[in-house]
Amino acid sequence: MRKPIIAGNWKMYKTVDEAKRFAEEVKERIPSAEAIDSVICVPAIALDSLVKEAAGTDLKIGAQTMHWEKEGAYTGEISPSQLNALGVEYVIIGHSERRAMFGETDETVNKKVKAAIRHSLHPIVCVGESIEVRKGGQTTAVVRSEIEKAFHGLGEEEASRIVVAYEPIWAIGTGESATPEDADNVCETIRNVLSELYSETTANSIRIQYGGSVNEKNIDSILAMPHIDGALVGGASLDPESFLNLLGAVKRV
Ligand SMILES: O=C(CO)COP(=O)(O)O
Repeated sequence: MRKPIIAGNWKMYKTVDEAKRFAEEVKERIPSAEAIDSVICVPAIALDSLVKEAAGTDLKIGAQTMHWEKEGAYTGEISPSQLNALGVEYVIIGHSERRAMFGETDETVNKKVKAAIRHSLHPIVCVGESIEVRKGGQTTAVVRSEIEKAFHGLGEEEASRIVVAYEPIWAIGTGESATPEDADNVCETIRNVLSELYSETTANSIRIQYGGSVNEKNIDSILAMPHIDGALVGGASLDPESFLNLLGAVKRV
């Protein structure tokens, strides 16, 4: 079956020293990587220190975005080979904050997903609808289109290495999580689209996370849903005890 994956997305929080303190505090208490993938996606400035801090433990480190080119004149950007050189294993691609504020499009998401796969990074690809889209009954159409475009040109084996994060935009940072049933319905739709694009076997091998106001209180009911294989967590991943409790949910459900 699919191994659960819980990833923290720290966004633009924590200095390098604060990030190191967090890793020191949690690293020996991370559940075995045989049972769950435990990831924190940290600000770029902290990647190097945290990869070193987490070396030899079950804590994995991810970036929050990257460029698709290996190198070049792209001021301010970070490349997949630079992430490789640091020992970073995961990278979030297409987060709604980057789509809304930093010009990320379905096309750049697809280029980045392909680059991540080429460089043996695990992409966590974010999709999800706005409140207007949801109210207009267009959630399925929008999520389907985002998935089709993100996976465009990828083969079965490549596709199976991608983690999808379903993050309804209206649930991010609002304290208003989707109900487990609503979240599961959209995750099932995503799996059906993947099944159409590839095969049922491949669709069943791809892990789908839910993200949007996940916390210690609601994670058990979210993880209990059949099409949800983990969570992408913002605010509740910043505190060491809270993060460890979120990882612990995998054993409880
Ligand atoms: O955007 C998110 C994770 O990528 C979700 O953020 P919150 O958990 O703070 O709602």
